[in-house]
This record gives sequence, structure tokens and C-alpha cells, in this order.
Amino acid sequence: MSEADNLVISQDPTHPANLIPELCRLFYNIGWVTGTGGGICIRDNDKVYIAPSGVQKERIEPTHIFVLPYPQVQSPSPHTDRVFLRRPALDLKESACTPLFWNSFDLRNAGSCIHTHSQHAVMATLLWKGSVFTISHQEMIKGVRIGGVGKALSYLDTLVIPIIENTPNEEDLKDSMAAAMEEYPDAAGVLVRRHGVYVWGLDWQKAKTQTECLDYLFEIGVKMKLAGLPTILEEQI
Ligand SMILES: CSCCC(=O)C(=O)COP(=O)(O)O
Ligand SMILES: [Zn+2]
Repeated sequence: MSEADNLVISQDPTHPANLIPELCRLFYNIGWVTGTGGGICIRDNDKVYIAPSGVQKERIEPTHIFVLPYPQVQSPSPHTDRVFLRRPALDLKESACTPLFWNSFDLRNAGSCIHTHSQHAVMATLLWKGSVFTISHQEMIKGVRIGGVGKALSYLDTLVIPIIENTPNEEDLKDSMAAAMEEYPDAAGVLVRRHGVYVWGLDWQKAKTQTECLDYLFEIGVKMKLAGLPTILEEQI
């Protein structure tokens, strides 16, 4: 065991290296991270904990976790020159979502970011054919924060989540995700058409509950649209 392994070995169940495997199992069971896709990263001040790429996310162990310094000592290009504090002994690569998770830290000061391949998110991107998903007058809107990290939205606020187009490689979504975050500073997440969603929060608990609220809103929005019901009500109720 190397000294760097101490960064991921802890008896504390709330240590990020213990939380990521536990949360990935939970997310697997609700269809968010099946087939190796999706995941969660946690930033604890100056350290970022990231899962490996292309592995069964429900079978990750703490020793599989990468630890990176935040901020990166030098500005990394999307795929190279990344700096690590700890790499797993196994021949693993860090999640391809790493540059996208980094957007949430750099642009929103997030403490955690979740990427799901939920079918509710994907269906929402198919039924909302433009550049945003919108829904109003739903109680679960109150569980979403302005920009993911600010004050909670009100029942009377319309939820707006930008939709970007998918790319063959996950890493290549970095710039269009950043552009959407700049254009929609109040959005708590970014949908990726035919792919899934990225959602962030100040910490993992808030990222998780916001992802739950958004997933609920994508699901009910899709059901409403398929039932021919309007998802935006003009009048104040
Ligand atoms: C079938 S998964 C395709 C790649 C993808 O969308 C993804 O989210 C993979 O993330 P990873 O953490 O496994 O690099
Ligand atoms: Zn993905």
C-alpha cells in the first residue's frame, strides 16, 4: 500500500471514497448509471474524488477512486496533462466525464456533480426538440436551486434546463456544456440530447436531491406531454 492510498482508505462512511461506491450502487438501482455510463464526483475543498471510466459503476470499490487536486496546478487540456494525487493500482482511467464535472467546479463552485443516463432525461430531450426543457407549476420545482447552488426556486418559477447536442466522445461535451451554463446561469443542470443529464450542487447531498427533483420533473413532463397536457401554465395558480 502506498502513502497516497490513505487518501481513499477510511473507516468514515462519509469519506468521498466510501460515498462514491455507495451512491453509484443506489443510482444503478434506479437506472441512472447502468451499462457503465454516468456517475458522481465529489469535491472536498482542494481534492476531487472521481470514479474510473468504463467500469460497472455498481461494483466500484474505494481503492478504485482517483484523487485530483483542485484547482489543477496547470490548466489541463481536455484529455492530457491531468494531475493526480492518487491513482488506483489497477489499470484504470479516470471517468470521461471529468472535464464536464470540472465545469461545475469552475463555473458554479460546485462540491459535487452527478451524470445520469436516466431514460426520463433522455426522453425529455427527445420530446423537447429545441434548446431548453421547461416546466411550470410542479411542487418538485421547489427542490431545485438557482444555478444549482443558490436560493431554492419557488412554485411559481418556471424551471428551464438547457439541452446541448451529444458528441461521439463524452469529453467533447465540455465546451458546449460550459457555453450552456454561461447562457443559462440560473439552470441547475444541463441535459445532453439522446444521452442524459449533468446536475451539480454545493455538496453531494444537494447534488443528489436536485438530481432526484429534476429526474422527477423530466419524468412527469414526459408523461404530461405524451398525455397531451401542457407543461407550462400561463395563469398563476
Ligand atoms: C455506455 S456508457 C458511454 C459513455 C458515457 O456516456 C459515460 O457517461 C461514461 O462515463 P465513464 O465514467 O464510464 O467514463
Ligand atoms: Zn454519459
